[in-house]
Amino acid sequence: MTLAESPAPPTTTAPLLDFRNVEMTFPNGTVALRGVDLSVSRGEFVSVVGPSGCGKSTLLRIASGLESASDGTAELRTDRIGYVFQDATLLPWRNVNANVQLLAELGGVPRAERAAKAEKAIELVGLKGFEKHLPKQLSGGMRMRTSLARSLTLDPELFLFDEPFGALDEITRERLNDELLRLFAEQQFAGLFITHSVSEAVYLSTKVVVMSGRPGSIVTTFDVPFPMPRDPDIRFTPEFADLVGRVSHSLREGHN
Ligand SMILES: Nc1ncnc2c1ncn2[C@@H]1O[C@H](COP(=O)(O)OP(=O)(O)OP(=O)(O)O)[C@@H](O)[C@H]1O
Repeated sequence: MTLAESPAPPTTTAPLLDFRNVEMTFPNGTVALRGVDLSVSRGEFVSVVGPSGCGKSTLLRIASGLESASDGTAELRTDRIGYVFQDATLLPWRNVNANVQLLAELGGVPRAERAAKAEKAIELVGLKGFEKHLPKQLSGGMRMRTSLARSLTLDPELFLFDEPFGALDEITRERLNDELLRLFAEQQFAGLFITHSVSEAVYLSTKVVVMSGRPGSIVTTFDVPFPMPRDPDIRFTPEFADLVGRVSHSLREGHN
């Protein structure tokens, strides 16, 4: 399916992720998050930018249910959660197909069903023809596609991304941004995306959240007005540059 044929994302419904006044203090006394209010609904793609160490990964771990907030409420209205890390975390001895099947296999999905899910996911991320390749035979971008496909087999309603494209070169990153936008339009999940790149955040998102330095709290939330499916050339318009500038400015202010 091409970008032009992709259906528009669905209208917003009840949040799948709802943070109210979330606080996180670790046992050693480190206060990572303070007073975080954040919600993500289906059809929303929310990016979080903030200085290093402000608690972005902590926020994502709480969102995934891996960690509990020490105060406030973090409500999750789905158990279909996809999680993609900066490292593709593939098993080196398994080929693409077997890596993509891994989560479904661990979840006890019957063999035929998980094979069908893997085939579809591999096609969705553009890796058809590479099913038999081992991770070491893949480029960094292809490894990340494999990781994305593995999460797609879970049919996630909530998709969490912890800086998945941070280690990739710019061209590969831009290509994967476009593929992620296409997946978002097709799969209609709720997305929460951590990145250090303000332009990536603006390009991918319906909303960009700026966090302050530690303890992380939300400084500003920007609605991104550009329609979906998103035209890659939007990145070269003055409106895009203006929004990137405003987000960057807010990021600097929150850092001071
Ligand atoms: N288990 C833990 N125990 C104590 N402190 C922790 C723990 N996990 C994280 N921290 C601290 O909490 C703060 C937030 O960490 P976190 O990894 O969430 O930040 P981040 O914004 O994702 O950083 P980066 O952008 O560098 O990846 C940091 O100061 C970190 O050292």
